[in-house]
Amino acid sequence: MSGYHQQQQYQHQQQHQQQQHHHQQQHQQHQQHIQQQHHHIQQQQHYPMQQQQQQHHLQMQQQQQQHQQMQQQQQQQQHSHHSHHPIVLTSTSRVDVSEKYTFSYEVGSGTYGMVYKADDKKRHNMRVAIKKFRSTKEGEGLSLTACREIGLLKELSHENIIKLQDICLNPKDKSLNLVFDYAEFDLFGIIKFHRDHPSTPCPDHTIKSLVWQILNGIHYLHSNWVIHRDLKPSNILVMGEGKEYGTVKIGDFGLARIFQSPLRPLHENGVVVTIWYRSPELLLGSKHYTSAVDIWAIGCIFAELITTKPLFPGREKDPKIPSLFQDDQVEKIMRVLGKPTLEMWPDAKHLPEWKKIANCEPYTNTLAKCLGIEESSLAFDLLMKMIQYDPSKRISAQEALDHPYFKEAPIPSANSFGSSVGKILYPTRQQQKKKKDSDE
Ligand SMILES: Nc1ncnc2c1ncn2[C@@H]1O[C@H](COP(=O)(O)OP(=O)(O)OP(=O)(O)O)[C@@H](O)[C@H]1O
Repeated sequence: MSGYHQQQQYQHQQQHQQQQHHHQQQHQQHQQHIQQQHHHIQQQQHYPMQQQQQQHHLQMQQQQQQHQQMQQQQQQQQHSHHSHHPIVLTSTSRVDVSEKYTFSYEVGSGTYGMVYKADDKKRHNMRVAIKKFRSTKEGEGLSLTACREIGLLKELSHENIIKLQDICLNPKDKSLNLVFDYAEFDLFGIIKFHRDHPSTPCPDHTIKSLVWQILNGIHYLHSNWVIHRDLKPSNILVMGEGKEYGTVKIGDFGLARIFQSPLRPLHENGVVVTIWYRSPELLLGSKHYTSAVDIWAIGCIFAELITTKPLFPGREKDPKIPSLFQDDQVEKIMRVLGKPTLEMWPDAKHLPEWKKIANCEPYTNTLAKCLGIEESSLAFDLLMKMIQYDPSKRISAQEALDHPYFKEAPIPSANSFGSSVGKILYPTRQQQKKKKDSDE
């Protein structure tokens, strides 16, 4: 790449960072507001807290106890009138979604429901993605906490987070509809494209820009007390033609916590939930989610971008017997990273399933061979820090953003796809759908 291009990219990056800094300042107050609200909800649910947050927690404890009492009183009041007074969300509209949006076609389906492409009738037919959650059985509505949290997700705003535009409770079919900005691509499709076209590897600049932006979005979520919990390639969206072309938007944040606990069966309604990005502490039975689980998943995605193949493609146990301990998944991890020891991960001895791996054969570390990159490279160094066994030693999103990998050329930029010269044309969702339909 020419020095001119590097300089241009660097300037772009600097501008991007300055804008971000400004953006961060602007949002400081807003973030504090969200943090406080999340703090209250997390308190109620015994949410795990990080060490540095504990001090702040103590200071706020008194204030929160009062607030909790108030909330409990409010909840008791609401519960006692539950059958007569439905919960009213201020940020929610109770209209038939098809009155506000013109549905186009089904983009895909996930654990919780279907995603449709649609046009917003009011906003000049702007393209949106509507996530429709299966209507719940009579009397099995969303909990008050879930409703509050969905409302809070609407307040989160960052350039690398998909914007939740609208929440519609459809009285007709009793469905919950979340309306998001529409993103033309996702990492599942991008990685698949490169796997299917081995002669066109994913450019280094694209990999670096994608990983940098994922970390940037996750850093924002983590600093707002949100842990994603379900990061995987199909949840990493990338914007198509327009102002934000090539920009990463993290999708599905916060929803895993609202709709699914890790202890619930992995399969429901025949939908497969992938375990490939699940961290070792969760696989070994940790009951608590920390921000480190997201970093593990980003490490797995980073490796998959480099090789186009999943790093730890474990086979799930019989889905009819739900289990946190997935032996094949754990074995896949150990075959690449070696067997964990208590020296490298002292707290592992407290994990419920630790004993199950005690008698396993002593696998050795084969990561460099799996990735096919130099062990001395900065990419290798960063990746290794993201997939540390011990979650307390795993790099944080903030630290990862400061890693020298992002400071050496090619410098990451907001448009992950780079300049139009030699631009790879990834298939759009419509093209992918047509191909899928014709293959079937
Ligand atoms: N805002 C969006 N714009 C365009 N496509 C989207 C958007 N959000 C999700 N999608 C796409 O819709 C499809 C289904 O997404 P969804 O999140 O429901 O399921 P998933 O990520 O495949 O699985 P899971 O529900 O288990 O996370 C995926 O291909 C995803 O990339």
